[in-house]
Amino acid sequence: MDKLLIRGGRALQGEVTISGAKNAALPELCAALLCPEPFTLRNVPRLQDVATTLKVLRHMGASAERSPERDSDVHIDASRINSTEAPYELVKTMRASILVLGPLLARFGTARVSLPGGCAIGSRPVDQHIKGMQAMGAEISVEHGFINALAPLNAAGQRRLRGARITTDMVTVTGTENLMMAAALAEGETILENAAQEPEIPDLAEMLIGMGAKIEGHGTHRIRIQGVPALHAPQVPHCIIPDRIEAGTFLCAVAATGGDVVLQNARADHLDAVIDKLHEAGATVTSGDGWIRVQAAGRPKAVSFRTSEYPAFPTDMQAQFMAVNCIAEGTAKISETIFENRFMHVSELMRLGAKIETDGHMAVVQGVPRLSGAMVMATDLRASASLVIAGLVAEGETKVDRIYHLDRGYDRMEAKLRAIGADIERISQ
Ligand SMILES: CC(=O)N[C@H]1[C@@H](OP(=O)(O)OP(=O)(O)OC[C@H]2O[C@@H](n3ccc(=O)[nH]c3=O)[C@H](O)[C@@H]2O)O[C@H](CO)[C@@H](O)[C@@H]1O
Ligand SMILES: C=C(OP(=O)(O)O)C(=O)O
Repeated sequence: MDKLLIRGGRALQGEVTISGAKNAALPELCAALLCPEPFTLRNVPRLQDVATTLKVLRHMGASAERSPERDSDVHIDASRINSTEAPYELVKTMRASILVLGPLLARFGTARVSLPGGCAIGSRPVDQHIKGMQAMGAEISVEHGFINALAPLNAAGQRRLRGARITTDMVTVTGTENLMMAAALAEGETILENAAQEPEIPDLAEMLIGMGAKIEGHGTHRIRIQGVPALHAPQVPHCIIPDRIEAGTFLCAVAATGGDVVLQNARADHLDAVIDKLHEAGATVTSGDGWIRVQAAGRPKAVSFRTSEYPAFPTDMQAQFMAVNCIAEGTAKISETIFENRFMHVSELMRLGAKIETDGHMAVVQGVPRLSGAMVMATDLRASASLVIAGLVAEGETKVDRIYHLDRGYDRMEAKLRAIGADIERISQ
């Protein structure tokens, strides 16, 4: 099993290109199921979750391949779908596979999708996805670990979802995406109240609009969708937005190690809450059209924060910012409000010498002047990133085990870090 070997203590210097956003790529690849014409998606990151999504699409009879000419383009043809089932073997490795439910049900009137199940960061139910599709007339049963869904028959005897007014119990990102995709091909109007506003949602909406969908209000808490009978390939290929969490991870790495790094293909306007906290920590962050520069020297200052829905501080940056706080001057309080079990990096950071106490959804981090390298184990995607950041600062060698979690969501992270001066390599022992 691969590990990362890091020799810490080097400042980072240079330029990194940020990849397309994982959390936009996954719904946008699933949206291909809505469309009977072949099309191309641009700026698709090279990471394991994308590979798994391409497998799910192929399992259903679609062709989904990277372009031989341009690696970040994916060509998808979902004109000949021969299965509307997402099997357990594929779904179990990636929760986002629930995103095929809305498109399958909307276009084919039927879907059978394995329940994604719980995962390391919390129980993560999908009841709001199901509730929303039921409101659109779907009959849904959950049996033997599968969601079986059937759209209602219309007057012409076709199985088509019906537009509905849906208010989710909480703000859910993939729930909003699934319902928006389902509503794009439903009969009549759907209004999604309490919709998520994360930048990946307007990006998906823009892609769907390019395919002929009628959507308004994306990026706000109320999204209005007028269903259309069919979607088509966009005239101009959709280009996925830059990954704000990958960008935020590199910003935190520099805030922790010190240095001067420019991120290319990055959007500061998607990272306001994180950049504010980096300023508080003492880093200098400047930005322009498509780039962000971070400069840092000496120990950061401890910064308290609370995770919440966009545009507040993202839960997906909590672990990485905690790593910065581990070596900061002062004490920081961190409150995690989105997932009930997202502090699993704490015990591993403590193996590197961090001083952290947790109580329910709160963590108190007392900064220490130095961390010391050790063997540590990744437990989930962003936990892995926090251990890499801590390893870059720690004295001596850190080995991060179980980096398959990291590979799920980062595009060649160690190569990008090496290019800006980190001493990091992938080893297989
Ligand atoms: C692929 C993707 O985009 N993943 C992101 C998405 O996950 P995901 O879409 O799974 O997260 P949600 O926004 O749905 O979850 C928010 C909260 O609502 C709860 N909930 C959600 C749906 C539901 O039907 N019932 C329910 O109880 C969840 O357990 C969680 O406590 O948003 C999260 C919150 O920003 C991010 O951490 C993930 O990186
Ligand atoms: C939790 C995350 O992803 P997922 O929803 O795919 O598990 C993440 O990207 O940090």
